[in-house]
Amino acid sequence: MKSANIPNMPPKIESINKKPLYLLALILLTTYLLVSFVLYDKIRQSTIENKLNDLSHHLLYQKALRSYISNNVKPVIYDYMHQGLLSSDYFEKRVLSSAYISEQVFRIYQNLLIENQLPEWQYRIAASNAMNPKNQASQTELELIERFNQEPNLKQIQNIDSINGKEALHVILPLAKTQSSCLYCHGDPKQAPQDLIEQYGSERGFFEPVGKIRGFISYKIDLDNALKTSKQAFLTVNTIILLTSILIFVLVSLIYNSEQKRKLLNNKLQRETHYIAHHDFLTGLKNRHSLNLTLPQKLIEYQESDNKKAIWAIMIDIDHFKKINDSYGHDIGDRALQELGKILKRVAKFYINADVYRLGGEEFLIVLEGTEDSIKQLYHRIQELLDKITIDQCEQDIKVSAGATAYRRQEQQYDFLKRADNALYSAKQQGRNCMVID
Ligand SMILES: Nc1nc2c(ncn2[C@@H]2O[C@H](COP(=O)(O)OP(=O)(O)OP(=O)(O)O)[C@@H](O)[C@H]2O)c(=O)[nH]1
Repeated sequence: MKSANIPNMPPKIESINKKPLYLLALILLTTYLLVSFVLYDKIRQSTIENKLNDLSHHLLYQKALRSYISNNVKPVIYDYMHQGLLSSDYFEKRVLSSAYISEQVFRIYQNLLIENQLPEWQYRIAASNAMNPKNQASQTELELIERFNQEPNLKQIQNIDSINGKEALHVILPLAKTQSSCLYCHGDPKQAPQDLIEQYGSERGFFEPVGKIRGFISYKIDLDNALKTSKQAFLTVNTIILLTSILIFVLVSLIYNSEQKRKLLNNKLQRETHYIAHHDFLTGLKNRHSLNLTLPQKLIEYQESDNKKAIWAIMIDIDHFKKINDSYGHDIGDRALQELGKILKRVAKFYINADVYRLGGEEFLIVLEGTEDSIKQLYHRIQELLDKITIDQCEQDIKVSAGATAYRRQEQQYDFLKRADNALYSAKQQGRNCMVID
């Protein structure tokens, strides 16, 4: 059994719980970072796709041009050769070499880009057995050509590289497989046009196997400038998202903090109201309402326990208190009540499960566990302490009468307290400043 706790006291809210705000900040920050990351990636991807589109268009123009040469220029030249208007050894790279034509078209295109102040592209053609030594593939390029041969479905390789230290998209496209018609110039040098041999010699570019990929062309396309524009768009959108997130956080924090402050104040008021309802304002002791709430439970617990010690009710009342009021005023009377309250609390604290109440006026009650001897000691201790106190402007000694009784199992609370009250009445009858034990 414990000293009585008043029920339904709202738990104290110590301070504003900031955890939901930290959580919100974390969610907003994570969302912001995630959105930024996804947005940047999308913008970058779309820039790369735009550049790939530009390249597709360029390649289509190239293809159209080569197609025109194959279908319109070459037949005329072969016809001239057939008619004997041109030698059968005639070879002019400007009209007959696809590699040369592609490169020249690209050079013109590159010059146009520069003239128009557009970002520069770079072009390279590489072959495993190049006729022109500057087009001979390096070791790394040879490995790429081998890879295109090994993986027939690989239509292009792309990666991020650089042009003059600036970020560039690097796209590598395999040449078409060597066909038998290509062997006119790339087969046996003895059967190749004499002009071709004179221009390139008979060492390189011959005996090409049909069906193999001989090389690739690669383009480096400026990304840096295109990304600069995209990055600016990204930064604008990103700043808007960041500012919106901060605004949301500030607004939610303001609403949340004011709501929490309202809760804190409400909790304080509830606790104060609860305290006032259950305590005596003057002495701070528990009041009669509190007694009625807690004593029944205490008595039930006592009856259910096998506690050997008795529960005692000790009614205490100041003797001739009216005189103090009448002689020295109510303020002095109040001081006397407060001093007695302090003494009762101080003394009761040495007893098991002791509770001190002010029931009204100058009537006090102590409920505690103990023996008859301990109750007598308690009363004497109260008398001793009262003898020691002095209250300014009060010449009357503060004396108290007391009536004590032990709880009888199965007894009603009313009867228990009534007997204590009767004992107090007897003490008053016996001349006061004494305790009667029932
Ligand atoms: N100062 C003050 N006086 C109070 C308070 N409550 C009750 N009283 C006074 O307490 C006095 C009680 O007087 P009585 O019931 O006649 O008791 P008494 O004068 O102590 O006489 P006995 O109990 O027979 O010794 C009255 O004068 C009440 O006005 C209070 O809160 N403060």
